[in-house]
Amino acid sequence: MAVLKSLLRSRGSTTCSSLTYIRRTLSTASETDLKLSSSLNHMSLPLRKDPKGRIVQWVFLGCPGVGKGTYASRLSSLLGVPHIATGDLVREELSSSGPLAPKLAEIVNQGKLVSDEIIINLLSKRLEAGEAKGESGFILDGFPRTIRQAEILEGVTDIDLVVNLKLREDVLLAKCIGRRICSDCGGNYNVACIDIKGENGSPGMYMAPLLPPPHCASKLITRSDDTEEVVKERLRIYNEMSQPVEEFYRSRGKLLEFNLPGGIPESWPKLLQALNLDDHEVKQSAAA
Ligand SMILES: Nc1ncnc2c1ncn2[C@@H]1O[C@H](COP(=O)(O)OP(=O)(O)O)[C@@H](O)[C@H]1O
Repeated sequence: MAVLKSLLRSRGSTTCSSLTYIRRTLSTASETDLKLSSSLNHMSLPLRKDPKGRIVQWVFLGCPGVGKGTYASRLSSLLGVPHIATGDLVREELSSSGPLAPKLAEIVNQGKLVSDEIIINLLSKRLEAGEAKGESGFILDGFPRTIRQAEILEGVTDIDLVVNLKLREDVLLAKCIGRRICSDCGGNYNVACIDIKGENGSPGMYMAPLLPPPHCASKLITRSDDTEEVVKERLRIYNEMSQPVEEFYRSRGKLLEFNLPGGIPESWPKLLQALNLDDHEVKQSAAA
């Protein structure tokens, strides 16, 4: 009953009735899932709407290296909502040298997924900290990655929109291997230059490298899971565990598919167009 009460509290300001919610939650959740759902009860953060009146509780899906972090973070600045990347939460926990760190390092460096329990715990703590700071809305990146995570999330809040970013697999691999981080400022860069010629009617693709400014150039590091072998394993696991999540949201009419046409200069305006957002209009609404 305590779990149910906390689930009911966790609904907060979302839209469907409590009865529908209880029925839906009970029909999809096991006892463990109920416990996990109740640990996510901070999903009832205050609502944040975009200029089209849509609630910004969005999810970014896509393979490793597709650019979820880049585009989710740009949108989060534009819309004034937090960008919450579970991969970042895992890396923070790893570098904290807390009790979970050795276990997490082993899992991440093999390209495997961390358990749903650990991920939901980390996400729950992040949402709680956000709530304390008065955050509203969110763009989730890297969560949910399994059907179970998607069902638990669906049980605690209404996700308004799921953006599924897509790129061909050879480009994903090159982009992961070319990824660099500045060990000083944390800036993200990419040394890969993607230049694919169009052939047999299929369009070519150009993505310029994203090079660091001179003061970061000597401080670049590579993520330990961005080696060719581990990236291939992450792609395999994505296809097995996370691709079904695309179908989960497709069948609920929430999925927006977006094939990246190239690098940021080409893709960003087209993504805004696909989201029916206009840079200027968003800035005006944020200033109002
Ligand atoms: N939702 C999740 N469920 C399970 N493991 C996760 C999740 N999010 C992140 N991780 C772990 O953190 C690692 C890094 O995640 P992320 O930065 O999102 O990588 P990627 O570039 O593969 O999308 C993953 O390989 C996985 O081990």
